[in-house]
Amino acid sequence: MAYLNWLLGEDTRTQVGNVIIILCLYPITNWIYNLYFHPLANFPGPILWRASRLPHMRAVWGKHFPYEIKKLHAQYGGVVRIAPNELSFSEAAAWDDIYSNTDGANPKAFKKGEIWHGNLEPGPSSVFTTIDFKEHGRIRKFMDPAFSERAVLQQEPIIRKHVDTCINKLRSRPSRTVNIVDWFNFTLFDIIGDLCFGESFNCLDKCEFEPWMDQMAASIKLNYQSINIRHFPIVNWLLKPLGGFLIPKEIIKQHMDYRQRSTEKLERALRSNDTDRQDIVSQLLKSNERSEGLTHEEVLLNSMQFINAASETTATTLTGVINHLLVNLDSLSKLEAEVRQFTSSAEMTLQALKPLPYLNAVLNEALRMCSSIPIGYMRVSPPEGGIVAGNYVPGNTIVTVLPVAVSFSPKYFYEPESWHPERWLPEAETDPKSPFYHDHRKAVRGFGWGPYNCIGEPLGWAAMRLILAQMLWAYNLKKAETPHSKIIWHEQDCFGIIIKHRLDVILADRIA
Ligand code: HEM
Repeated sequence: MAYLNWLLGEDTRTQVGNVIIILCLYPITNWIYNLYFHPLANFPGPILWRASRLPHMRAVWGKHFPYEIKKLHAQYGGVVRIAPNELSFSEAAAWDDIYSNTDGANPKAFKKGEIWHGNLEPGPSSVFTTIDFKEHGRIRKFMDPAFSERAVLQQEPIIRKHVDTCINKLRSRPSRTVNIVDWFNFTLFDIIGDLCFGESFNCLDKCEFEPWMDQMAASIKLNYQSINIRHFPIVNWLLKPLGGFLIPKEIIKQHMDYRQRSTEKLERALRSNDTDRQDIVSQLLKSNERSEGLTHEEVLLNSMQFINAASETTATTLTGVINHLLVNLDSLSKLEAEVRQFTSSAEMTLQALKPLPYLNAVLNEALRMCSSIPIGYMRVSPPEGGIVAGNYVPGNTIVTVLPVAVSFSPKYFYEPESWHPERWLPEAETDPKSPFYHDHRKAVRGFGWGPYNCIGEPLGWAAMRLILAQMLWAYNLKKAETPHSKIIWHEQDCFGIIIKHRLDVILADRIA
């Protein structure tokens, strides 16, 4: 008490005044520390961003975070301090340095961190939110076989059934102009639902989303913005009990509904005992029979999260392809010519489509230009720090490679702002006369890199090739004459993922 009196003064007025002075001094000393004495003090970046997390928070709460950071890279170079304890890289070498360490026991590994990936509530483990490397490895060990190239080939009849339904349903629509984004989402929800829960959501049959799907973007946005709060443990702790009041009721209701329906689907999958069904859920449930295998609660939680992870990302890439093809008619013709060499749509199997160079090239170019997770994939540096793109990064720093900065860098790509699928053709790599010969193709890591990379990459490729090829086989695509005939990509809101605008397309039946 005597110490407090000495510090704050004797009478109440002086004490209040001194408390106010201390409260003002705290952030000021903190800013001075961050600017001049913090281990990251020597990294470049705007002064306000280096001093305090508030500008970063403002950018996250705004709608165009990755583009703001991209501008900072243009101004400050390949590494920018975008918050007191956070660095963004636009150097391709950083992919390997940050993400490729496959041995989590290695003290030098950069890992997922509590703030971006930690489990909010105690409970079953999810492949996304498990920051413990060993636990992540256990889950991946049981999941990997269900997502392998081989498994995807066995899943082909299920994938194919929904793609066929999409093509036929589109044909029966009264109007030739459709919002292609909805149709990609219908198809992907049905495919992933069927693979992960043993039954489809029937979006294609009903031509509509389930109510919880309508809330999905809102709930992803909320989660993304609330990550801001986790940087301030006291505020986070104070706000936690209010979570139930702060989260919109509709989102909670739809999430509970989704969970309930998912549990019922999973119980039906368990009861059906159809262990021969070649889908993801059967494989995951079977792992329960093995020591340390996935519990039913873990299968449920992960399957629910797969739906988000798989549908949004894949639909974004496909939307990006169509958006560019409609204004690059030469590119569209080349793709049509490649796909239409087949004599029937039945011939277009996953195996037959896999080697098509131009089909792969347009998808790779969309992964470059239309990143589905443009904010990057956050990691935390090991306690004793590590080297990233030639820079020593002190311990416990949040780091990422910013996909939109690397993918659009003239340092790595010829005419980076332009649509050139040709840069991905095999001859571009071997012909020194090609303008794309010097392109640094490994600068794009659309499916992530290293031990936390995308488990669904083979499925993503399979679904994208099949949907795109079958669509171009069945229809001639034309730009619509509506206000939504083109998406200006960077004008779309970004809350971790891209909140896609609608894209109207005319699908004219093709006379084969
Ligand atoms: C074009 C389609 C897709 C793209 C661009 C994509 C992109 C990515 C990226 C960049 C990551 C890594 C994030 C990080 O490092 O923090 C990731 C992780 C993941 N993706 Fe995908 N994804 C796609 C499709 C799919 C599909 C079809 C599935 C199937 C369920 C899926 C499931 C997952 C899962 C489970 C993870 C977390 C893996 C882990 O942490 O071990 N994704 N995805």
